[in-house]
Amino acid sequence: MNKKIQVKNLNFYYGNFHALKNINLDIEENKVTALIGPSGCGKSTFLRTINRMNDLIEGTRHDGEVIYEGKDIYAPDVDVVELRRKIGMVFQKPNPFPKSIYENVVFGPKRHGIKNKSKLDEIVEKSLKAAALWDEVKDRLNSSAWSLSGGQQQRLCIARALAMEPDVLLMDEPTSALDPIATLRIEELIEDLKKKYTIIIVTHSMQQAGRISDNTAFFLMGELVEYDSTKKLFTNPRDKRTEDYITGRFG
Ligand SMILES: Nc1ncnc2c1ncn2[C@@H]1O[C@H](COP(=O)(O)OP(=O)(O)OP(=O)(O)O)[C@@H](O)[C@H]1O
Repeated sequence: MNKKIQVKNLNFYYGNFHALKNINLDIEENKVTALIGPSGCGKSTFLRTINRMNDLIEGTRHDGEVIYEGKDIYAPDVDVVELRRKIGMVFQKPNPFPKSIYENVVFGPKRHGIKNKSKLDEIVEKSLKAAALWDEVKDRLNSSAWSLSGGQQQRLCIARALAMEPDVLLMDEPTSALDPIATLRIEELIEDLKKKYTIIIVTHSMQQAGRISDNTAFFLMGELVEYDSTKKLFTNPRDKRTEDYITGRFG
């Protein structure tokens, strides 16, 4: 296994609430890792520890390590802005800025100091192509992002993340607000993106985890109950609680 990220003895607290309990897990490079489990089990919290998005929530703390590029991402000298550039994030609800399609994609690169128009044009084309949206929007790049459908907006948000040339993509239920056709397009896109990126996705849908992921982690009440190849976890789980969950006995 080519390890992209190693999580070691990770605990996470919201105030006194112990939300993640001694998590140990390695994320495989160029694979899709799905995080599943019933509501409130800590999937999103775990996802957010991987690019320190939880830092933005007051009263939280962690112990343990998240090793990325040979180093704990919580080490004091880590540049969090650069970390979040490399470990990008796509959220549950498509959240484009109230700007044009073009400006949405170049927002991050511009903030990182890229000003050259032809370079920005190139980033827009490349990112929209990679997000499988280019053909649909190439003639209206200056239209408002809000004029796009929900599924297109979500692909735009993926393009916006790709424009930063990330290494890892964190996706928090990226299709939960979309219809089945838009969902399918995003799933096909994820399949394609893993050639270049390492993807970690929170999903409520076990069918989706089964379709698109290589590895699956099952969380329950802040614990990582089982982590294995998706195939193994869904066909021959080791833990009774995993079996109960995937067979629909709870959650
Ligand atoms: N900002 C917060 N402050 C305090 N507690 C929080 C906060 N965010 C999450 N929690 C608590 O941490 C636990 C895990 O929440 P989290 O959102 O990570 O679960 P989840 O598995 O992603 O749930 P869902 O599937 O419903 O999105 C829950 O008990 C939740 O109430």
